[in-house]
Amino acid sequence: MSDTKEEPWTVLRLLEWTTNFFKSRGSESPRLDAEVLLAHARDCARIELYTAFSEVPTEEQRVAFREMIRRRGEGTPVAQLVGYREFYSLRFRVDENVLIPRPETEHLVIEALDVAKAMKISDRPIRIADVGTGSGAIAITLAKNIKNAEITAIDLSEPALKIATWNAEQLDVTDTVRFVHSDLFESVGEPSTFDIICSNPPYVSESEYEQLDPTVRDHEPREALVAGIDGMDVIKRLLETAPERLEVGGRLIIEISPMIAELCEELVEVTPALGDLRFIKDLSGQRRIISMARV
Ligand SMILES: C[S@@+](CC[C@H](N)C(=O)[O-])C[C@H]1O[C@@H](n2cnc3c(N)ncnc32)[C@H](O)[C@@H]1O
Repeated sequence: MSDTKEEPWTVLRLLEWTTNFFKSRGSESPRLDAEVLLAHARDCARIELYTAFSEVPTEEQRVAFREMIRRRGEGTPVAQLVGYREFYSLRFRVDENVLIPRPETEHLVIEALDVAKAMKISDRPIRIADVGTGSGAIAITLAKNIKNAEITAIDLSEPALKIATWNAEQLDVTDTVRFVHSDLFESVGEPSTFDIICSNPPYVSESEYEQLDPTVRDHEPREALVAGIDGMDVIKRLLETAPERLEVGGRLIIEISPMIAELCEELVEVTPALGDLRFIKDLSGQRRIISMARV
């Protein structure tokens, strides 16, 4: 990206050059990556780039942009470079201590919102647990969208809980969400039972982990992704422990990998306290969420 007298480095030219560079580095979304990073360097909304194609960013903006291009080229995720990711139209701070919230997880949020709406609890708050809260994406989004919720957000990782707490403060839900450092429900005293338990647990197998894109494997926390030889370690424990923490008629909603959908179905079938299993598919038609009732 060197200067020539004839052709200035306009917004459009920077975007085109960077898109080609990211394409050559194997990015799945080279143009989007380039736009998000350039908007961040110019401190503007991405949409504003479209009316600024002929503008020439300042030297300071170009230096910042160049540094981000270098790091993205080495595999750092865009969300970590800009420090946030949008999830359900809310902005969540992220760093290397938390999983970057994924669009698939919005299906879990939609199911939890539907379930909460159908519960019609009016004499007390709806009690919800988010097990493995990471950045707080699920817990905070539910807090923003349910009027009378009381949410317990749990994680084993203290650095993740720090980020989640920061996000809850920024998004103004500290009255609704409390954070607990715990291995699943082990250190969660009160409330003893919940109406809804949600979780996007680690569900990648050891062998799948080795095959993951380095952008994920080398930059997001291993403990947020991997769950033993078959990816089932945390889900198995969750299916064992969650029923006793659920109100009868309450629901357990878990994000899964399509690869383990059958294993999950078999486990739920042999768990007498759980029934009415529903699968929710993602946009590519894959079984992505399991939702079941405490019977
Ligand atoms: C896949 S990430 C999900 C993060 C966030 N809920 C989201 O959807 O973006 C899984 C999270 O579970 C946490 N975790 C893993 N094992 C756990 C356990 N036994 N108890 C509590 N949290 C756990 C990890 O630290 C990580 O933050």
